[in-house]
Amino acid sequence: MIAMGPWSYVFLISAVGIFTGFIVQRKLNELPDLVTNLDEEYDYVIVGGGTAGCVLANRLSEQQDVTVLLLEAGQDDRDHPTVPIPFKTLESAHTSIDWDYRTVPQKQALKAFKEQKAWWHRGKILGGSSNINDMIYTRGLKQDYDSWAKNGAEGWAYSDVLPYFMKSENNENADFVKSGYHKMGGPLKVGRSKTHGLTNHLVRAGKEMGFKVININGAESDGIVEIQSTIHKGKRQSSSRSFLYPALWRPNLYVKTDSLVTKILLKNKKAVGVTVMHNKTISDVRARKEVILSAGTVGSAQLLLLSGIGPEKHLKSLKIPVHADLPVGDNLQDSLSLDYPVGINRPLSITQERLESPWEQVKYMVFGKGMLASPNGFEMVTFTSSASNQDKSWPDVQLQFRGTLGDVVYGQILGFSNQTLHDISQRERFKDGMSCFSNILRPHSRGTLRLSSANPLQTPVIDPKYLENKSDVDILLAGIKLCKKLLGTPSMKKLEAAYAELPSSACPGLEFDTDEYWRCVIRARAQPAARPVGTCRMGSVKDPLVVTDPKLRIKGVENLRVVDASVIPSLPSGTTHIPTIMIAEKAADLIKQAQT
Ligand SMILES: Cc1cc2nc3c(=O)[nH]c(=O)nc-3n(C[C@H](O)[C@H](O)[C@H](O)COP(=O)(O)OP(=O)(O)OC[C@H]3O[C@@H](n4cnc5c(N)ncnc54)[C@H](O)[C@@H]3O)c2cc1C
Repeated sequence: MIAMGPWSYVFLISAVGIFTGFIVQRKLNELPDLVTNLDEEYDYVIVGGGTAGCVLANRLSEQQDVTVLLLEAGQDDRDHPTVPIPFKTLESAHTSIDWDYRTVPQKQALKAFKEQKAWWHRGKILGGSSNINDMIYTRGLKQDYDSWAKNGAEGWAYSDVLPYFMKSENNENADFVKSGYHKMGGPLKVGRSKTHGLTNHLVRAGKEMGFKVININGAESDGIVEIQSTIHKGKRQSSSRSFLYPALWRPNLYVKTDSLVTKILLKNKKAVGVTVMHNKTISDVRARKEVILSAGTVGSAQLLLLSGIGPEKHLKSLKIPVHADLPVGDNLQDSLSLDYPVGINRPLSITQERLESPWEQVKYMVFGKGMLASPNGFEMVTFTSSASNQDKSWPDVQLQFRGTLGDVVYGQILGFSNQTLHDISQRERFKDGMSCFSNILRPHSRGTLRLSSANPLQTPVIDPKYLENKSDVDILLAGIKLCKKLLGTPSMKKLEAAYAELPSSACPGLEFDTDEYWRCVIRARAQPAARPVGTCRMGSVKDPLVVTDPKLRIKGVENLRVVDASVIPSLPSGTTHIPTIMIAEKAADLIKQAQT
């Protein structure tokens, strides 16, 4: 018999892993083809095959007696090489699967960015932004939803929405399930991610600062959180993978990609279909029951405006006939985040060299584990309150720890100016490190989205008005102070943790590390946290600031709903993927009820 050395085992295991991956990929490829031609009419036409669109496509096509068409502007995601690999999130940046938006120059923020513009990364692919996001599973807090209901979104209080969070979830952690806040058996697999050595040290450091370890998706709201993520066996659980693929066999569900919807067809204040552009060919498709917009915070608002639903004055200025005068595009809100880079002197973080090592590659390919399975490096977050926060059970500050030091390439992707890229290059002194991101949980600043022209191929004018409300600066500053405090804990001192840059060139003449200095850095370097919501705000029909009623129907227009992150009236405390899935789950029931 031939004796096998350790490398032979590694080789054998890798071969089995690669073979299994190949079989799984083949199985995915065996899913039915998507449609190439459109019929004239369907019962429901869903615009946008992203996070919400895939949930809706699944839930509505559960009814065998209706036909459902899902139209997506981007490509099919099933053979994309990097999208399923969690740590490769940023490889989608500025590619064909990224809408690659830019904001207009910001007056009070982004001073260290080229032209003071922010890059908005949004998914243009089946699965939408769920295929390019960081996969952190947070739902938002009880107070968020109770405040939605109090402000006119009747039926959206926490007790109303909790069953929908649980409906979609398949949580692999039995302890969470026992808590009564989580469930097994839903389409969306939710796991725990601990892939790099820093997480344990960070949890210890948090405890030394007096924080408790909590489940932010349960009863508690102030503490440190070892994150849950939408990753299973090392694969991103996008909305397409979780909700759409299992439904693709249904004969009443039709999915068409590379299809940009350019207009909603309206007749006597009633939506009757949409105009679609595919390979430069334009056609109309009719909806017998409803048109549902799930094109996201940018896409849904843009499409309503193009179709004559929006602020009358703006539409008239572009010579677009007005069908409904509504505040579409107002109430835009997004969170900002400031990166506080920390160098350490222990080999614990995610580095390019380690990612490329044969050990990490084999670990990922065979077991679906290791650094490549990390939710873009984010494995621990903290929720807490700034000094001025009145309700300490409703935190306003979030720290997000990323187990890698963002480098110059990362800075280039974000769009920093050359001078700031030079500042970032100082981090190269440290081989290991991390970022402590200070985030605003509920921003006070409000912006707008408007059309730049009546041409659907032109990108809209996005103006988030970042930091125009000074309270947002105070919240970010409170977070930075907590990051600094963390460096002083015994656990971090053991790692020789230190701030990884020199004073910022964007704030010359200010004494380093004073509040004044950090306020300047915040206005220069804080970056979008990728949580834009609110352009088609939901609420009471009597409220002039509202676009959709609590059943997500456009005010004053029949057979037209919006179901995606754009209807969110105020940003929930945390990331927005899971709230968007919840919205789509609840919307599917509302739509089904309307037919009975
Ligand atoms: C980089 C990044 C990181 C993030 N990280 C997290 C995270 O870790 N956790 C979390 O909870 N949330 C995160 N988010 C936020 C979360 O992913 C989004 O809030 C959520 O996916 C939004 O869902 P949606 O359905 O509103 O829009 P999307 O998922 O963006 O879907 C909109 C879809 O509509 C399509 N579309 C647009 N216009 C048209 C048109 N005219 N015709 C046809 N199709 C159209 C788009 O191509 C897209 O597929 C992140 C987002 C980004 C961008």
